[in-house]
Amino acid sequence: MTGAHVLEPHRVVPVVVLHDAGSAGDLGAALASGGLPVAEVTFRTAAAPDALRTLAERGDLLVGAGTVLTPDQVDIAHDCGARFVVSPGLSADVVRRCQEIGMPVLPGTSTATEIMRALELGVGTVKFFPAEQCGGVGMLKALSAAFPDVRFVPTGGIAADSAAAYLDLPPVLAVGGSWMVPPDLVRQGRWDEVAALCAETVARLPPSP
Ligand SMILES: O=C(O)C(=O)C[C@H](O)[C@H](O)COP(=O)(O)O
Repeated sequence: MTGAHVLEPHRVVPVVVLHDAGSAGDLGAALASGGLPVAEVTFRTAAAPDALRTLAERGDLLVGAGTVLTPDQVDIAHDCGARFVVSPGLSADVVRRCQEIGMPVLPGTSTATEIMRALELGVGTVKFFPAEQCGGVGMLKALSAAFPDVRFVPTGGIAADSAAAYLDLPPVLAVGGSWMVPPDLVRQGRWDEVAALCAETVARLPPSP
């Protein structure tokens, strides 16, 4: 289960909460100019589908849907141009719908049991969520020792100065987080500062394995 994954070239996934789809274009430009041309648009706001569509239509970003809780949301995300789906937990219905339509899916897991369930469903790359609150790097090392073929995308509570410790672990495909797209900056349209946080994140990445 270690084939190429759509997130392969992207070691950091900005997790975005947008309340105004009209600002999606500016946000996309900030991410791209800051060197992180990828976004997980969380389905926590009514603006998410339109924001996702706007970002996907730019063509220079890899855009996915986050906080996907139902198969219907998988279909909406697909229609809006999402290239991957992320869930906070493991829903067999969400996973199966993604598999039916060929959508890469990252179900959230934080226990060995959930990882085993993901494997039973044929998923070999999972989100580790909420990473910091669930024991961070130490917990992930312990879990991944039992699942040498599983790859992880730790997300939740990670910051610019803690991302590298995860990325240094071979089973970590990428890390996700909102630290470079803080809600206040996004709401206030402070795109230069978002771009600067992205660039700072890129500058602090450890060398690629
Ligand atoms: O619900 C989902 O599917 C999510 O993607 C949740 C996000 O991963 C976290 O909310 C991001 O965590 P922070 O970096 O701590 O803000």
